[in-house]
Amino acid sequence: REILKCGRFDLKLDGLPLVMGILNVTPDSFSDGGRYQGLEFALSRAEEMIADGVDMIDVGGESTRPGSPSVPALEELQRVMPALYALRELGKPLSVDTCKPEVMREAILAGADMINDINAFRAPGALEAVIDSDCGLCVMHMQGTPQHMQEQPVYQDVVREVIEFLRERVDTMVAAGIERARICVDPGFGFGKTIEHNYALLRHLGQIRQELALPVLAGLSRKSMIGAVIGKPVEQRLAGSLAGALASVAHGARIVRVHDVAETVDALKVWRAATAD
Ligand SMILES: Nc1nc2[nH]c(S[C@@H](C(=O)O)c3ccccc3)nc2c(=O)[nH]1
Repeated sequence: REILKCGRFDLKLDGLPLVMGILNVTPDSFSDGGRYQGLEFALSRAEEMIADGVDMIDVGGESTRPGSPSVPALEELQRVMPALYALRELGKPLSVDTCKPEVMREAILAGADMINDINAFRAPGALEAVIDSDCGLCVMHMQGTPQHMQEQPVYQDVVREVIEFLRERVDTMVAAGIERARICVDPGFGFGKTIEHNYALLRHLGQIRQELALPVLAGLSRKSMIGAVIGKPVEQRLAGSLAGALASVAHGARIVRVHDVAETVDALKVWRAATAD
């Protein structure tokens, strides 16, 4: 498929792989944890990513740090909605990273072009919240919950189990009346996986795309699967993350979710020039 339907935008998937820039609007991602500075920060960061060539911006109001408690819907709304209103005039597709139906509903009304749900729209009311819109939907695999997912991830066959989970979620969504053209899938690197599980999934992204016949979104940027291999802390994972992004694309991912937009855009351009037939 060449197009991912995302609200106001039809994302073309047959060109350069798309770069989704990460924009955290959680207090722990600002220096002072303040909301106002947060909005100013969000706007300037978004404009910087756009100048750097980002294709879409993923706005997240709840830190999914392993072991982190869930944030109340109202709190998440208070973080996300001002950012959405400020960013939606920038003319770039906006994705909202949330599991909560209440946040999905408001985000869509405020013009979100995609809902990025690490919980694969399993919360009660999540499907109903997105069904009557045309926003894009990112369906991600997670084993367990952010609170406990990294305690002891176990699979018989991680690739098989992730594919079957995603297939079941997509089939359920399509059966509920959601258009396939709105859906992309994501193996959920770091969400209930060991380092080995993550690399098995990365090596088999092509199989995931093949069996589900859906675009794959990959989010490895600065994650522990990168850190474990290079032995570097999160602020020194740029080179590793670029290699991860290129590996994802080489294995068939069409969207990469990253922190370092300018560097990833450059890396993808060179990769494309080197592989275009
Ligand atoms: N679709 C999609 N959405 C995502 N949201 C995130 S949060 C992640 C991070 O490191 O950004 C993270 C994980 C754990 C703690 C903090 C932050 N990761 C993905 C992903 O891999 N795919």
